Amino acid sequence: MKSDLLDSIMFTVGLLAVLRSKSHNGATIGVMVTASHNPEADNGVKLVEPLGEMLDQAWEEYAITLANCETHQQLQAALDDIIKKCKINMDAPANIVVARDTRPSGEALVASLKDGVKALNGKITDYGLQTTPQLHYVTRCINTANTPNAYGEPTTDGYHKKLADAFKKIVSGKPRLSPLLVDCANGIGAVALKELCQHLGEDLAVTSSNTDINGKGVLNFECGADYVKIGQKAPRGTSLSPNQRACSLDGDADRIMVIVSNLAGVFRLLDGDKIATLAAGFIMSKIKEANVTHADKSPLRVGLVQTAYANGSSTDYVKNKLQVPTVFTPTGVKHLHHEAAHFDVGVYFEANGHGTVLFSDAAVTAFKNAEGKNEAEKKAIETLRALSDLINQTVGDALSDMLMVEAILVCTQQSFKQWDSAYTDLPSRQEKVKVASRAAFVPIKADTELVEPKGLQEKINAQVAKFKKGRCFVRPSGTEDVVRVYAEAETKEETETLTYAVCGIVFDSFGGVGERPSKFKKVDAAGNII
Ligand SMILES: CC(=O)N[C@H]1[C@@H](OP(=O)(O)O)O[C@H](CO)[C@@H](O)[C@@H]1O
Ligand SMILES: [Mg+2]
Repeated sequence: MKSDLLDSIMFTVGLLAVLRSKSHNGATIGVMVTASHNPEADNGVKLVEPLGEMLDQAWEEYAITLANCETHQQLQAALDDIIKKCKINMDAPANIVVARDTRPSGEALVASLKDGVKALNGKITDYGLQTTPQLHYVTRCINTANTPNAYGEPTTDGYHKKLADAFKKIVSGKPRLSPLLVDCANGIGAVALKELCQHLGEDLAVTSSNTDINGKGVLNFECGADYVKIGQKAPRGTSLSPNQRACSLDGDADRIMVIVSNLAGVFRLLDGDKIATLAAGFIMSKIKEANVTHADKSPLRVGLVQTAYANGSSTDYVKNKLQVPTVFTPTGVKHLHHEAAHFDVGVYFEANGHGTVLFSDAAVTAFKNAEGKNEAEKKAIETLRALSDLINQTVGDALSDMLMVEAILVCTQQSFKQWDSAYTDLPSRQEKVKVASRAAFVPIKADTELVEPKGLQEKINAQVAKFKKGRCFVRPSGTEDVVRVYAEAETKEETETLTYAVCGIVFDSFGGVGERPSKFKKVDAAGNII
């Protein structure tokens, strides 16, 4: 929300982070102050568990309760309640690390957070400006230091070095690609990219755009991964020459969109679905080449996790061509991450470019123990080992994903065009509708249908039935006060008609508020678009 409303909330998040750390016997908890791809005037906060995962969902409820307390007495009572419910030992130590993105409101909000942490005698270390995935990385490094699973050196430098070293191993000896252009959304990604490039040296040629982290109102403005994906437009200030490869990061550099222009300079987008299929296909081929299995000779299980926003064509491709098991979860990476962890190699990406590849401990052990009978097997094993270092295991990471894509393209000497031609996206559109109460919209079946409000799902189904390859669903956003409408159909025009008919139905009959956007269609009681 607007950053000037967040002071007291940050204070309560400080209190909660202390309780969470104590509940883990003093393990370090991460706090990231960011509003990601949202406008510069907004801000927000993300909490990170000791191994770098997102906050346990039960604790989201506690965060909400604390944020909504209206008096000191209520706050004290709510804290006592959490302490009792979770049997927290208040004598345990509490350690917090905090970082922020480049929003001007960040510094003051970190100060509020520190006040909250200190109010409960917690210890807090400020990492200053970081990307969200860097903070996740650092949190995991701190908590695994001096253990057999040590994740790395808990510094920004350690992060860049780990990624760059792994990348260099994978691409060594292979011809390089032309320079990659990176749209940094005028955010923290610009800082991180610059540092990363120093470590990569000549191994990756990069040019960048939208790197102004001090300009007023420019963060995510007409640039960055979300703008590019939703608007299906090239970012401002980023001129794409023919055959140019580019990518867009979001405001906290945990999402990536890959862009390519064809010979006529026409813009093509390769989203999270395309990245996921590229990664799954490549890793499967390397596992085969390496001939690596579990110690009992059972195969490593590769799986893909998608959400309802995955393009229907990508799902068909995964099922029919790649033949990888696919699981669907509700929207939000916390759901995808959890499911991906059930595989030996769990590839998860939201269509919007947020995702990663998780390697199970058993898979990492198998890579470590594999010896390889010939040069080809040995090389494939080395690549798999390096991939598990290159790919951030804690959370979706735009820079790590960027290097993964580049490494795969270098290894396979594949052009963007070849990658893109694996399958053709169905036209899709995403819109939002402001409603009086988004809580009135209750999704089921991994967000693909609604059980509430009564009657809406039938009306959506009636519209979808009119279009070949039509698909549409409505769900309440978990991060904004809106409901989202997503549709696909065989042509762009049909997709737009379906999207705006459903937007019109939601707005007119299910609680739309504010000005009615003129693009929303009017639909009569019999379901005819007027
Ligand atoms: C359709 C869409 O892109 N939704 C995004 C958005 O969630 P909503 O619950 O749709 O507001 O923000 C989440 C956090 O960044 C991200 O995980 C998710 O994919
Ligand atoms: Mg983000």
